[in-house]
Amino acid sequence: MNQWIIETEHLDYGFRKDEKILDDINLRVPQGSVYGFLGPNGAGKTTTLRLLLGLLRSENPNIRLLGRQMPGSRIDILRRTGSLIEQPSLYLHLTGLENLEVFRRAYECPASRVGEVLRITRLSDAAHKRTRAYSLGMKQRLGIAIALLHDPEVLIMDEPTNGLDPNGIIEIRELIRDLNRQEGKTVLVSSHLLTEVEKLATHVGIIHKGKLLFQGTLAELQNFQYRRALLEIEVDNVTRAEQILSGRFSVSVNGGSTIHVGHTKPDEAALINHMLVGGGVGVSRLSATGNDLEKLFLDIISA
Ligand SMILES: Nc1ncnc2c1ncn2[C@@H]1O[C@H](COP(=O)(O)OP(=O)(O)OP(=O)(O)O)[C@@H](O)[C@H]1O
Repeated sequence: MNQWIIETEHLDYGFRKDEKILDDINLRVPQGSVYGFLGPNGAGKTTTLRLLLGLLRSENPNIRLLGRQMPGSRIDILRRTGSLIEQPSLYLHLTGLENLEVFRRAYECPASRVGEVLRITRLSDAAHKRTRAYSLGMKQRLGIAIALLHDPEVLIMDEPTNGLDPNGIIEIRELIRDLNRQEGKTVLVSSHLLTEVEKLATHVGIIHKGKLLFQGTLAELQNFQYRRALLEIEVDNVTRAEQILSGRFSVSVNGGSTIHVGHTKPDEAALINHMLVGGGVGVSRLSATGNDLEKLFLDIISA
Protein backbone atom coordinates (compact mmCIF):
# COMPACT_ATOMS: atom_id res chain seq x y z
CA MET A 1 0.00 0.00 0.00
CA ASN A 2 0.94 3.60 -0.57
CA GLN A 3 2.87 5.23 2.28
CA TRP A 4 0.32 8.07 2.44
CA ILE A 5 -2.60 7.25 4.67
CA ILE A 6 -4.39 10.39 3.55
CA GLU A 7 -3.75 11.94 0.17
CA THR A 8 -5.43 14.60 -1.93
CA GLU A 9 -4.51 15.56 -5.48
CA HIS A 10 -5.21 19.11 -6.65
CA LEU A 11 -8.20 19.34 -4.34
CA ASP A 12 -10.36 22.40 -5.02
CA TYR A 13 -13.59 23.38 -3.36
CA GLY A 14 -16.09 26.21 -3.36
CA PHE A 15 -19.47 26.52 -1.68
CA ARG A 16 -20.55 28.58 -4.71
CA LYS A 17 -19.58 28.15 -8.34
CA ASP A 18 -17.36 31.21 -8.61
CA GLU A 19 -15.45 30.84 -5.32
CA LYS A 20 -12.41 28.80 -4.33
CA ILE A 21 -12.37 28.02 -0.62
CA LEU A 22 -9.71 25.38 -1.30
CA ASP A 23 -7.21 25.86 -4.09
CA ASP A 24 -5.02 22.98 -5.27
CA ILE A 25 -4.56 21.21 -1.93
CA ASN A 26 -2.16 18.25 -2.14
CA LEU A 27 -2.20 16.70 1.30
CA ARG A 28 0.26 13.91 2.11
CA VAL A 29 -0.27 12.37 5.52
CA PRO A 30 2.28 9.60 6.17
CA GLN A 31 1.40 6.41 7.97
CA GLY A 32 2.19 6.59 11.69
CA SER A 33 2.42 10.38 11.74
CA VAL A 34 0.77 13.04 13.82
CA TYR A 35 0.03 15.54 11.08
CA GLY A 36 -0.66 19.05 12.35
CA PHE A 37 -2.90 20.90 9.91
CA LEU A 38 -2.27 24.52 10.78
CA GLY A 39 -4.02 27.64 9.69
CA PRO A 40 -5.77 30.74 10.98
CA ASN A 41 -9.55 30.97 11.27
CA GLY A 42 -11.26 30.68 7.91
CA ALA A 43 -8.20 29.19 6.18
CA GLY A 44 -10.12 26.11 5.04
CA LYS A 45 -9.16 23.48 7.62
CA THR A 46 -12.67 22.34 8.53
CA THR A 47 -13.75 22.32 4.87
CA THR A 48 -10.76 20.08 4.00
CA LEU A 49 -11.46 17.68 6.87
CA ARG A 50 -15.16 17.50 5.98
CA LEU A 51 -14.24 16.64 2.39
CA LEU A 52 -11.87 13.92 3.59
CA LEU A 53 -14.68 12.34 5.59
CA GLY A 54 -17.23 12.64 2.81
CA LEU A 55 -19.29 15.14 4.81
CA LEU A 56 -19.01 17.55 1.88
CA ARG A 57 -19.04 16.51 -1.73
CA SER A 58 -16.46 17.74 -4.16
CA GLU A 59 -17.08 17.68 -7.91
CA ASN A 60 -13.53 16.58 -8.46
CA PRO A 61 -12.79 14.35 -5.47
CA ASN A 62 -9.14 13.40 -5.77
CA ILE A 63 -9.15 12.12 -2.21
CA ARG A 64 -7.66 8.85 -1.00
CA LEU A 65 -7.72 7.52 2.55
CA LEU A 66 -6.05 4.22 3.42
CA GLY A 67 -5.41 3.68 -0.27
CA ARG A 68 -9.09 3.98 -1.17
CA GLN A 69 -10.99 6.60 -3.06
CA MET A 70 -13.49 8.90 -1.34
CA PRO A 71 -16.47 8.97 -1.77
CA GLY A 72 -16.59 5.69 -3.77
CA SER A 73 -15.20 3.59 -0.90
CA ARG A 74 -16.76 5.73 1.80
CA ILE A 75 -18.13 2.91 3.97
CA ASP A 76 -14.84 1.02 3.87
CA ILE A 77 -12.92 4.17 4.73
CA LEU A 78 -15.22 5.19 7.59
CA ARG A 79 -14.95 1.71 9.10
CA ARG A 80 -11.23 2.35 9.52
CA THR A 81 -11.37 6.07 10.35
CA GLY A 82 -12.44 7.88 13.51
CA SER A 83 -13.29 11.56 13.60
CA LEU A 84 -14.12 14.42 15.87
CA ILE A 85 -15.32 17.44 13.92
CA GLU A 86 -16.45 20.34 16.06
CA GLN A 87 -18.14 19.43 19.38
CA PRO A 88 -19.06 15.81 20.08
CA SER A 89 -22.81 15.09 20.10
CA LEU A 90 -23.45 13.73 23.58
CA TYR A 91 -26.56 12.77 25.53
CA LEU A 92 -26.06 15.10 28.47
CA HIS A 93 -28.57 13.29 30.72
CA LEU A 94 -26.63 10.04 30.33
CA THR A 95 -23.33 9.05 31.95
CA GLY A 96 -20.12 8.73 29.97
CA LEU A 97 -20.44 4.97 30.02
CA GLU A 98 -24.07 5.10 28.85
CA ASN A 99 -23.15 7.44 26.02
CA LEU A 100 -20.45 5.03 24.90
CA GLU A 101 -22.87 2.13 25.17
CA VAL A 102 -25.35 3.90 22.82
CA PHE A 103 -22.66 4.39 20.17
CA ARG A 104 -21.14 0.97 20.74
CA ARG A 105 -24.46 -0.68 19.92
CA ALA A 106 -25.00 1.56 16.91
CA TYR A 107 -21.51 0.71 15.59
CA GLU A 108 -21.85 -2.95 16.61
CA CYS A 109 -18.52 -3.00 18.47
CA PRO A 110 -17.64 -5.64 21.10
CA ALA A 111 -18.79 -4.79 24.66
CA SER A 112 -15.19 -4.94 25.91
CA ARG A 113 -14.32 -1.93 23.80
CA VAL A 114 -16.16 0.50 26.12
CA GLY A 115 -13.80 -0.16 29.04
CA GLU A 116 -10.80 0.04 26.72
CA VAL A 117 -11.68 3.44 25.28
CA LEU A 118 -12.50 4.76 28.77
CA ARG A 119 -9.03 3.66 29.86
CA ILE A 120 -7.30 5.13 26.80
CA THR A 121 -9.04 8.50 27.24
CA ARG A 122 -8.50 8.40 31.03
CA LEU A 123 -12.20 8.65 31.77
CA SER A 124 -12.63 5.40 33.72
CA ASP A 125 -13.11 7.26 37.02
CA ALA A 126 -15.77 9.54 35.49
CA ALA A 127 -17.59 6.75 33.64
CA HIS A 128 -20.64 6.82 35.95
CA LYS A 129 -20.98 10.59 36.05
CA ARG A 130 -23.61 12.32 33.91
CA THR A 131 -21.89 14.06 31.01
CA ARG A 132 -23.78 17.28 31.86
CA ALA A 133 -21.33 17.54 34.78
CA TYR A 134 -18.26 16.91 32.57
CA SER A 135 -15.77 19.71 31.94
CA LEU A 136 -15.29 20.74 28.31
CA GLY A 137 -12.02 18.78 28.26
CA MET A 138 -13.78 15.65 29.53
CA LYS A 139 -16.50 16.06 26.89
CA GLN A 140 -13.80 16.31 24.21
CA ARG A 141 -12.12 13.20 25.56
CA LEU A 142 -15.46 11.37 25.55
CA GLY A 143 -15.91 12.50 21.95
CA ILE A 144 -12.52 10.98 21.18
CA ALA A 145 -13.51 7.81 23.09
CA ILE A 146 -16.59 7.50 20.85
CA ALA A 147 -14.41 8.03 17.77
CA LEU A 148 -12.15 5.20 18.99
CA LEU A 149 -14.89 2.63 19.64
CA HIS A 150 -14.44 0.84 16.31
CA ASP A 151 -10.63 0.88 16.77
CA PRO A 152 -9.87 2.96 13.68
CA GLU A 153 -6.41 3.16 12.12
CA VAL A 154 -6.74 6.87 11.43
CA LEU A 155 -8.13 9.67 13.55
CA ILE A 156 -9.18 13.01 12.10
CA MET A 157 -9.78 15.78 14.61
CA ASP A 158 -10.79 19.38 14.02
CA GLU A 159 -9.31 21.74 16.62
CA PRO A 160 -9.86 19.37 19.56
CA THR A 161 -8.26 21.81 22.02
CA ASN A 162 -10.48 24.76 21.08
CA GLY A 163 -11.92 26.47 24.13
CA LEU A 164 -10.03 24.30 26.63
CA ASP A 165 -8.08 25.64 29.59
CA PRO A 166 -4.30 24.98 29.70
CA ASN A 167 -4.78 21.79 31.68
CA GLY A 168 -7.38 20.50 29.23
CA ILE A 169 -5.06 21.32 26.34
CA ILE A 170 -2.24 19.32 27.94
CA GLU A 171 -4.55 16.34 28.51
CA ILE A 172 -5.69 16.27 24.88
CA ARG A 173 -2.08 16.66 23.71
CA GLU A 174 -0.97 13.73 25.86
CA LEU A 175 -3.92 11.67 24.67
CA ILE A 176 -3.07 12.31 21.00
CA ARG A 177 0.56 11.42 21.67
CA ASP A 178 -0.46 8.15 23.37
CA LEU A 179 -2.90 7.31 20.59
CA ASN A 180 -0.09 7.71 18.10
CA ARG A 181 2.76 6.07 19.98
CA GLN A 182 1.01 3.40 22.01
CA GLU A 183 -2.11 2.64 19.98
CA GLY A 184 -0.38 3.09 16.59
CA LYS A 185 -2.94 5.52 15.18
CA THR A 186 -2.14 7.95 12.41
CA VAL A 187 -3.59 11.28 13.54
CA LEU A 188 -4.57 14.29 11.45
CA VAL A 189 -5.33 17.17 13.77
CA SER A 190 -6.14 20.75 12.83
CA SER A 191 -5.15 23.72 14.93
CA HIS A 192 -4.60 27.44 14.71
CA LEU A 193 -1.99 27.23 17.49
CA LEU A 194 1.55 26.82 16.25
CA THR A 195 2.91 26.19 19.69
CA GLU A 196 0.51 23.27 20.04
CA VAL A 197 1.49 21.71 16.74
CA GLU A 198 5.16 22.21 17.52
CA LYS A 199 4.74 20.20 20.73
CA LEU A 200 2.74 17.44 19.12
CA ALA A 201 3.18 16.96 15.40
CA THR A 202 5.71 14.93 13.46
CA HIS A 203 4.52 16.48 10.19
CA VAL A 204 2.99 19.85 9.41
CA GLY A 205 0.82 21.32 6.68
CA ILE A 206 0.20 25.06 6.75
CA ILE A 207 -2.93 26.33 5.03
CA HIS A 208 -3.83 29.95 4.43
CA LYS A 209 -6.70 31.30 2.31
CA GLY A 210 -7.32 27.85 0.90
CA LYS A 211 -3.72 27.26 -0.23
CA LEU A 212 -1.23 24.83 1.27
CA LEU A 213 1.80 27.04 1.88
CA PHE A 214 4.07 24.47 3.48
CA GLN A 215 4.10 20.72 3.96
CA GLY A 216 6.85 18.62 5.48
CA THR A 217 8.28 17.20 8.66
CA LEU A 218 8.52 19.33 11.77
CA ALA A 219 12.32 19.20 11.38
CA GLU A 220 12.05 20.53 7.81
CA LEU A 221 9.91 23.37 9.04
CA GLN A 222 12.45 24.16 11.73
CA ASN A 223 15.33 24.04 9.22
CA PHE A 224 13.48 26.51 7.05
CA GLN A 225 13.08 28.61 10.14
CA TYR A 226 16.79 28.54 11.02
CA ARG A 227 17.69 29.79 7.56
CA ARG A 228 15.67 32.87 8.40
CA ALA A 229 16.80 33.15 11.99
CA LEU A 230 18.93 36.05 13.13
CA LEU A 231 20.93 36.54 16.24
CA GLU A 232 20.70 40.11 17.46
CA ILE A 233 23.68 41.10 19.61
CA GLU A 234 24.32 44.32 21.48
CA VAL A 235 28.06 44.97 21.90
CA ASP A 236 30.36 47.73 23.11
CA ASN A 237 32.54 47.65 19.98
CA VAL A 238 30.70 47.00 16.72
CA THR A 239 33.78 47.20 14.47
CA ARG A 240 35.76 44.71 16.52
CA ALA A 241 32.75 42.36 16.80
CA GLU A 242 32.34 42.40 13.02
CA GLN A 243 36.06 41.60 12.56
CA ILE A 244 35.89 38.66 14.95
CA LEU A 245 32.78 37.07 13.48
CA SER A 246 32.77 37.89 9.78
CA GLY A 247 35.25 35.14 8.78
CA ARG A 248 32.86 32.52 10.01
CA PHE A 249 29.38 34.04 10.06
CA SER A 250 27.30 36.41 7.98
CA VAL A 251 27.34 39.64 9.97
CA SER A 252 25.56 42.92 9.39
CA VAL A 253 25.74 46.08 11.43
CA ASN A 254 22.36 47.38 12.33
CA GLY A 255 23.30 50.88 13.41
CA GLY A 256 24.31 51.93 16.92
CA SER A 257 25.62 49.13 19.04
CA THR A 258 23.68 46.21 17.49
CA ILE A 259 24.91 43.58 15.05
CA HIS A 260 22.92 40.84 13.32
CA VAL A 261 24.36 37.40 12.70
CA GLY A 262 22.45 35.33 10.17
CA HIS A 263 22.04 31.60 9.45
CA THR A 264 22.89 30.54 12.97
CA LYS A 265 21.95 27.22 14.43
CA PRO A 266 20.47 27.28 17.95
CA ASP A 267 23.65 25.92 19.54
CA GLU A 268 25.89 28.55 17.93
CA ALA A 269 24.79 31.39 20.19
CA ALA A 270 27.10 30.23 22.99
CA LEU A 271 30.05 29.92 20.58
CA ILE A 272 29.45 33.42 19.18
CA ASN A 273 29.26 34.87 22.67
CA HIS A 274 32.48 33.06 23.60
CA MET A 275 34.28 34.36 20.48
CA LEU A 276 33.21 37.94 21.18
CA VAL A 277 34.08 37.96 24.86
CA GLY A 278 37.37 36.15 24.13
CA GLY A 279 38.19 38.89 21.62
CA GLY A 280 37.63 41.59 24.21
CA VAL A 281 34.15 42.66 23.13
CA GLY A 282 31.57 43.29 25.85
CA VAL A 283 28.20 41.64 25.10
CA SER A 284 25.22 43.21 26.86
CA ARG A 285 22.41 41.40 25.02
CA LEU A 286 22.12 38.40 22.74
CA SER A 287 18.73 37.30 21.45
CA ALA A 288 17.36 35.15 18.67
CA THR A 289 14.78 36.71 16.36
CA GLY A 290 12.67 34.86 13.86
CA ASN A 291 13.50 31.73 15.76
CA ASP A 292 10.07 30.56 16.79
CA LEU A 293 7.33 28.92 14.81
CA GLU A 294 4.95 31.80 15.44
CA LYS A 295 7.26 34.20 13.64
CA LEU A 296 7.91 31.69 10.88
CA PHE A 297 4.20 31.23 10.36
CA LEU A 298 3.68 34.96 10.06
CA ASP A 299 6.58 35.11 7.57
CA ILE A 300 5.04 32.38 5.47
CA ILE A 301 1.53 33.80 5.38
CA SER A 302 2.69 37.31 4.66
CA ALA A 303 5.09 36.18 1.90
N1 LIG B 1 -21.35 26.12 4.78
C1 LIG B 1 -20.64 27.14 4.28
N2 LIG B 1 -21.15 27.96 3.33
C2 LIG B 1 -20.43 28.96 2.81
N3 LIG B 1 -19.18 29.27 3.18
C3 LIG B 1 -18.59 28.52 4.15
C4 LIG B 1 -19.30 27.41 4.74
N4 LIG B 1 -18.48 26.83 5.65
C5 LIG B 1 -17.32 27.54 5.63
N5 LIG B 1 -17.39 28.55 4.73
C6 LIG B 1 -16.32 29.50 4.41
O1 LIG B 1 -15.20 28.75 3.95
C7 LIG B 1 -13.98 29.34 4.41
C8 LIG B 1 -13.17 28.29 5.11
O2 LIG B 1 -13.85 27.91 6.30
P1 LIG B 1 -13.35 26.71 7.23
O3 LIG B 1 -14.38 26.55 8.31
O4 LIG B 1 -12.98 25.56 6.39
O5 LIG B 1 -12.03 27.35 7.84
P2 LIG B 1 -11.18 26.89 9.10
O6 LIG B 1 -9.77 26.98 8.69
O7 LIG B 1 -11.67 25.60 9.62
O8 LIG B 1 -11.48 28.03 10.13
P3 LIG B 1 -12.24 27.97 11.53
O9 LIG B 1 -11.19 27.54 12.50
O10 LIG B 1 -12.67 29.39 11.72
O11 LIG B 1 -13.37 27.01 11.37
C9 LIG B 1 -14.37 30.52 5.28
O12 LIG B 1 -14.29 31.69 4.49
C10 LIG B 1 -15.81 30.24 5.64
O13 LIG B 1 -16.52 31.43 5.82
